[in-house]
Formats: sequence, structure tokens, C-alpha cells
Amino acid sequence: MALLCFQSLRMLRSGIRCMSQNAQLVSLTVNDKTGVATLSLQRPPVNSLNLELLTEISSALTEATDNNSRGLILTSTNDGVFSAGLDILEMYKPNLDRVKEFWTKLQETWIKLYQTAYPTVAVINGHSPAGGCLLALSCEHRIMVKNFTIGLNETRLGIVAPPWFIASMVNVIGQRQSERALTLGHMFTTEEAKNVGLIDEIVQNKAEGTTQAEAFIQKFAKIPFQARSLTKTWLRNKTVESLVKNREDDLNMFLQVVTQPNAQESLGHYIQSLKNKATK
Ligand SMILES: CCCCC/C=C\C/C=C\C/C=C/C(=O)SCCNC(=O)CCNC(=O)[C@H](O)C(C)(C)COP(=O)(O)OP(=O)(O)OC[C@H]1O[C@@H](n2cnc3c(N)ncnc32)[C@H](O)[C@@H]1OP(=O)(O)O
Repeated sequence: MALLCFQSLRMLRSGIRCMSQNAQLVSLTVNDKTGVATLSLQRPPVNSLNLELLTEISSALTEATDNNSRGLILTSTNDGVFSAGLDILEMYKPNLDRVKEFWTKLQETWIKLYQTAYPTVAVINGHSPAGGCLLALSCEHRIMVKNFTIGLNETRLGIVAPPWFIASMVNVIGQRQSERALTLGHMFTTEEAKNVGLIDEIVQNKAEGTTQAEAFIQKFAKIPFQARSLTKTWLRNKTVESLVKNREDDLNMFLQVVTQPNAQESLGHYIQSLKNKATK
């Protein structure tokens, strides 16, 4: 409690204000001087995206809009893992009602993040496989700390990246590079990701990443907000519409693929291999 008060006091002095008071799995703060919001994922141990975390991310994105944020930095409180992607336990031997809600919330969160009116920057301060990579790809600018990995590795798990995951990557690195990376399930090192254009900047640590992210958002200070946001909408509309118009089909396809016995078997082996690794 004392620590909380001390932290709040320190944040107030530096002009950082806490939003989303009820959130537990994310923290949303805003810098009152710049209007830039920071959304930090904080679901231990690895920010895997389960229904509850997705719900909080989605609410925080709306809150940042309602608060007229000038920009948003997406990052993790865990220096080591940005996000481990979708929580595999949501997809392994799933409860049908819950897994439907989970996928629908994932769709909603991606649609919101992909279309925010404000500029978005991912400060990728750790590994970022699959769904973690999707979050980063949905931002307008990616800054990554050295010595980590990022990519859409679904094929390695015996599952498939849905078309909107694929489109998000194609829009950033193009068809040829995406085809090679996705079919192999390749995880890029920070250096490789920079070379292929998957990330825009390499930094030494999160603090440097945050400074660079603020500088990126500051570039838009003199660009009229609505002109910028409408341009972004039109640039991204085709990609988003392809999901918006087919959400039900996308959900059914996901359920069909993920409940296949061979997909369940692959997920089961994968969970076991992660657990074995963790106990070594
Ligand atoms: C139109 C529709 C098309 C149909 C599509 C159908 C299906 C596909 C659907 C969706 C696509 C899928 C997207 C995904 O995001 S799948 C998830 C992919 N993620 C990964 O492969 C990452 C796995 N994790 C790791 O590689 C590592 O954990 C790490 C992120 C590099 C971090 O390493 P670190 O050493 O720091 O941690 P540990 O490995 O020791 O892990 C700690 C702890 O966390 C558990 N864990 C890790 N990742 C996940 C996860 N994604 N979900 C759930 N749990 C995870 C791990 O098992 C350990 O648990 P323990 O209990 O042992 O402590």
C-alpha cells in the first residue's frame, strides 16, 4: 500500500497519470504533458493472451480513445517477453462457449488496435511470437530491443495463422518475405527483423525504446489529427473489412481447425515441451 502511494506520488510529479484503475492485467497511463498513453501488458509469466487479458487490452484501447490520447505506446512490464501470443490453454481441450468468446474478443481487439485514430508504437522489449507478433504488426511503428525474437510461428505448432494475421504481416514486409516466413514458422532475431522491415528500429533497452516511441509520435504533432486518422483508416480499411464482413465464418473456421484431433495433439505436445523446458 505504502509502495503504491509512493509510486502514485512519483508518477503525479512526473506528469504521468494512471488510467483504467480497475485493470489488473494491463496498466494504462497517460503523460499529461504530451497526451501519449502507454499500455503495458502485465500478465505473468509471459503475457499470454487469454480472454481476460484481451478484454482488458480492448477496454484500454477504448479508454485511450475516450481520453483523446495523442498516441499510444504498447509494451510489456516483463523485460524478456513482450507477449507469448495466444494462451495455448484457451485452445487446448477447449470449452466451446469460452473458446468462442475468446476468439471473438481477439477479433474485436485486433480490429480496434488496427484502426486506432491515434498513432501506435510497439516497444517490443522481449520475445514476441505469433499473437504477440500480431499485436506489434498492428501498430504503425515497431521498436525492438536487441537479442529477442519475433514472428508468426504457427505452422511449427501444427496450427495455421488466420488470414488477418497473414495480411497484417504482408502489409508490413510484403508477399514474398511473408510467404517464406509463415510457411517455415520462422522466428526472426531482432537483427533479421530489422533487415526484412518487420521492425523499424533496434534499441538497447526499453527506456531507449520509449524515448524513440515518443519521438515517433511527436512527428505527428503538426499534422491535423483527423486528416491523419482518416488517411490511416483508408489505408487499412481493406484489410480490416475482410474480417469485419466475415467474423462469423472466421470464428467457425477457427473452431473447425483448432478442434481437429491432429491440431489438439500438436498443441498438447507443444504445451508439454514448454513445460519440460520450464522445469529444466
Ligand atoms: C480462419 C481461421 C484459421 C484457423 C486458425 C486456427 C488455429 C490457429 C489459431 C490461432 C493462431 C495462434 C496464435 C498463437 O499465438 S499460438 C501461441 C504461440 N506462442 C508460442 O509459440 C510461444 C510459446 N512460448 C515460448 O516460446 C516461451 O514461453 C517464451 C515466450 C519465449 C518465453 O520463454 P521463457 O523462458 O521466459 O518462459 P517459459 O517458456 O519458461 O514459459 C513460462 C510459462 O509460461 C507458459 N507459456 C509460455 N507460452 C505460453 C502460451 N503461449 N500459452 C500458454 N502458456 C504459455 C509455459 O508453459 C510456462 O508454464 P509453466 O506452467 O511451466 O510455468
